[in-house]
Amino acid sequence: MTDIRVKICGLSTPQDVAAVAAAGAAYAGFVFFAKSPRNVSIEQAAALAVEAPVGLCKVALTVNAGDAELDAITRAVPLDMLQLHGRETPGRVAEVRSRYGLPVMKAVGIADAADLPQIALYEQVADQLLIDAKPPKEAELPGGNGLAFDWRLLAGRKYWQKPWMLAGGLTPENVAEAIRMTGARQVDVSSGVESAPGEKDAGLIEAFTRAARG
Ligand SMILES: O=C(O)c1ccccc1NCC(=O)[C@H](O)[C@H](O)COP(=O)(O)O
Repeated sequence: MTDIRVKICGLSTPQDVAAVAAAGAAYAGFVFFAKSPRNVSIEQAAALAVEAPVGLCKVALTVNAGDAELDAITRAVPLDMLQLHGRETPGRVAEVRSRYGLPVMKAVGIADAADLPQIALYEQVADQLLIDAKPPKEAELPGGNGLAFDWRLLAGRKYWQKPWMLAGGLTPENVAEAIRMTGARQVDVSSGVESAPGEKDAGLIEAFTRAARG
């Protein structure tokens, strides 16, 4: 067993939280984005978060959220981290970090080598980075699309100082290869552990976590 840390994103039922905890994942993500099949209300997320065992990092994922939305979420939901998954500027990331006193993970979308400098930029202000596939132009969702990017873009790169997580199109079948190619120590998945959009599958969560951790 390796020390790879796994994030399962888009939980919406108590069974999901139990499956994530039983599988030994490190992070549980709650999506606050109305168009997502994984969207949860603040009340739902609060109820799920209190079910989470101590040590499971509870992450709220928002997209271009303003202070009012973040105030409401952070007031009601016991959280350990905020994930910013929109077009938040480095300045906004810094503002959110200082306003809420929670670690912030900024998602950076990668399609080709021209996107890589964004990582170094956001690393200056975020606590962690989520290196995800850039969504296609016509996509409804900025993440959770089950699409991978070319992992060779990250191969052998050692110059990021902050912790980072690999995401995008990972599955129980490909996660070990993705880790091998990129050197990721943390991985994130959503669609790859679902039986239908928004429906997490406990067997796939277990299989993904086992495959990632070796
Ligand atoms: O998952 C969503 O529905 C979602 C909606 C809006 C913004 C981001 C979203 N997901 C972000 C994540 O952290 C996903 O886990 C990540 O993009 C990987 O998704 P997948 O390729 O489906 O494994």
